[in-house]
Amino acid sequence: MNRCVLPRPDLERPALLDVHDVSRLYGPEKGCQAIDFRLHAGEVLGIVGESGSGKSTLLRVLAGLEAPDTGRVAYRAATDDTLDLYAISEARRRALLRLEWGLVHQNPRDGLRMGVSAGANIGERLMALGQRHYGELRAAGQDWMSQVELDPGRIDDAPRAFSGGMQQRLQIARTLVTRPRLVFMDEPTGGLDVSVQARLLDMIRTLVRQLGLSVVLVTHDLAVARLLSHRLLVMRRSRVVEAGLTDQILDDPQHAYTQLLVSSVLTP
Ligand SMILES: Nc1ncnc2c1ncn2[C@@H]1O[C@H](COP(=O)(O)OP(=O)(O)OP(=O)(O)O)[C@@H](O)[C@H]1O
Repeated sequence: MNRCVLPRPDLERPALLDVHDVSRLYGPEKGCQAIDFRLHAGEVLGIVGESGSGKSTLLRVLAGLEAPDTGRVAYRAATDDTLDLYAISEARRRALLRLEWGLVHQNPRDGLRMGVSAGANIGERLMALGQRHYGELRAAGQDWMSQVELDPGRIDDAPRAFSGGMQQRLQIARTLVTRPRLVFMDEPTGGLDVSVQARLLDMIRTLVRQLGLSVVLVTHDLAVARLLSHRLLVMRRSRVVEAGLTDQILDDPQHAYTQLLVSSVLTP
């Protein structure tokens, strides 16, 4: 498997996310519990584990979309203030999602507005930041379409005229156009053909490097995690069973469950 070749994260500055003893359970071992970690600026953290292990639940809690039952998520905002995510108002959390964060869904339909053009999908996020100049919005739309390898000549097409892989690239353009400080990605290459996946992964890796993004990435695919993540959390039945540097975990897994996950990928 290829290795992550992203620049090292900035460990000198205080963490961007500080997650302390977070739990959100729907039933015994359903959801996530006792989660502790820090995410630093420029770091890509992969959350891996089998289906139902609690990855998406944890991501929703981190992205301010679902309050934990217990625990604390602290976010260091662009102003350098540390915000307790669930002590601030819902309006302020929503504003963070709009202004400082990005969210890439597995299904592009959940992240795009299917009824408006590709250009409007990209421009809309900039308009939410106060940009109003039509020509500039359109230029940004074209520029971002090129960056994600979509034909800028198709700026007026609706997303439904694009293939699944193209829709996913458009969703990424819509997410990144505002230059978010922190991006949450839930299985960004899931549900796509292997060759489409490979190109998309390459593109995401390039953008993460160029923009110095901080990312929390949920994936059940260890090859995706290997390519994109500096560090991994391995989840099983709502708990983190192993955490550490990606190469260390994948080359020398300590927990029996991680060993099983890794060997199931390596075995032909
Ligand atoms: N809103 C909900 N209400 C009740 N149970 C839920 C809810 N959301 C998730 N669960 C349950 O919590 C557990 C963890 O689900 P979650 O979606 O977080 O896992 P996951 O690791 O992301 O799985 P997958 O890879 O299949 O998406 C599952 O048993 C799921 O059925």
